Amino acid sequence: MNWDETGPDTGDLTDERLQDRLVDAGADGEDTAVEAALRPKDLDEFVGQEKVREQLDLVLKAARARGATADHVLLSGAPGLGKTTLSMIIAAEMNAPIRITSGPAIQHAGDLAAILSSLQEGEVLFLDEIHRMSRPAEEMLYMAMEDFRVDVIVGKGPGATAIPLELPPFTLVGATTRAGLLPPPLRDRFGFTAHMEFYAPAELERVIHRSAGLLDVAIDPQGAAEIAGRSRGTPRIANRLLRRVRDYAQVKAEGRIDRDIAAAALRVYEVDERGLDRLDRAVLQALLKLFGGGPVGLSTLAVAVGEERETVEEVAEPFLVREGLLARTPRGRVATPAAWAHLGLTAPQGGAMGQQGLFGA
Ligand SMILES: Nc1ncnc2c1ncn2[C@@H]1O[C@H](COP(=O)(O)OP(=O)(O)OP(=O)(O)O)[C@@H](O)[C@H]1O
Ligand SMILES: [Mg+2]
Repeated sequence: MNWDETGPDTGDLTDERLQDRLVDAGADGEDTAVEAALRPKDLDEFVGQEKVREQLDLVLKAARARGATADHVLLSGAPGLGKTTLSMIIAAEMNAPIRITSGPAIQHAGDLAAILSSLQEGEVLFLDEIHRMSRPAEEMLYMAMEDFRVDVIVGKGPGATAIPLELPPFTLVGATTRAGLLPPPLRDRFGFTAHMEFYAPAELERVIHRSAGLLDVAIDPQGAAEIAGRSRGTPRIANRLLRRVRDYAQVKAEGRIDRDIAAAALRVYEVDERGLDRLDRAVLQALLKLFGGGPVGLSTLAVAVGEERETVEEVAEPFLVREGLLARTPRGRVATPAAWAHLGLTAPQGGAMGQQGLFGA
């Protein structure tokens, strides 16, 4: 018997199921297909991120005025906030072609050398997931970014020689969801770093109105607000929820979206007013109802909801923590007063299991 095949392998199962989560910020197949159509094409169309837009506008305008290639730009931020979109906008604003690749696609320094040496002057090289590049490629990139030069190594061992190769000036746009993982020498070589923040509900409403226009869907302001509030600060999720609500409206309401239709549709998909889905609510419910709000250990909590530890920790908790519904403390997971309120439950009086001690009166 092959133990490898009989071991607990629910991880994969879980992953597959979770990829279908409506409120996951990562791109699924359908997103990839429609995102191209929904992407803003220039800075004016790009909603929100006022500071980033203002700063980037200056960087690009100044480069254009000098007739120079723009400085290298690092875009950091959570999935679905617009990094890929912004890289395309940078190229469009500079009237430059764009080449798109990603850290994991560059295994060897030679792969990078091949890309770099084929760039045209002024071209934008978009390197997605730049934190996942191999070390040798990363080191080659340092020199390319700084001196527009690479050393191509020919041969092996003691006889190997480095042949310097001049590169045309180009703009590297790096994107990462984990800026903290970038080695400082790489981070320092970017002339401009943009941190993308989660979007305010009003900004997401604008994203939704814009997308609805492109998708030719009729939606009123209350309908857009209803969807925006459930979109977890993320345009990709807003666009995805809009498409699901549109389906519902087509079947039930002649295609028109208002507040009631949006709310009814998202009830069907089990996305609540705050953007929590079934898994998120299961975690909170277990924490509140079974453990009186905690503290409770992660493993115990995971067993209680019938999920893997990792699923609870990596899939459900980050958003719950961000929303101030759950706290990770040294003694275990603890529900905040907001969690009780959100599920319509009353927190036990008298500091049950440390509530008062942890959050004050
Ligand atoms: N500021 C914005 N205004 C309007 N639409 C936006 C904005 N930012 C993102 N979007 C939309 O959200 C979707 C996802 O954006 P994008 O692909 O750029 O995210 P990303 O940050 O690259 O995500 P990932 O980390 O998964 O690569 C796109 O369809 C895009 O149209
Ligand atoms: Mg992207």
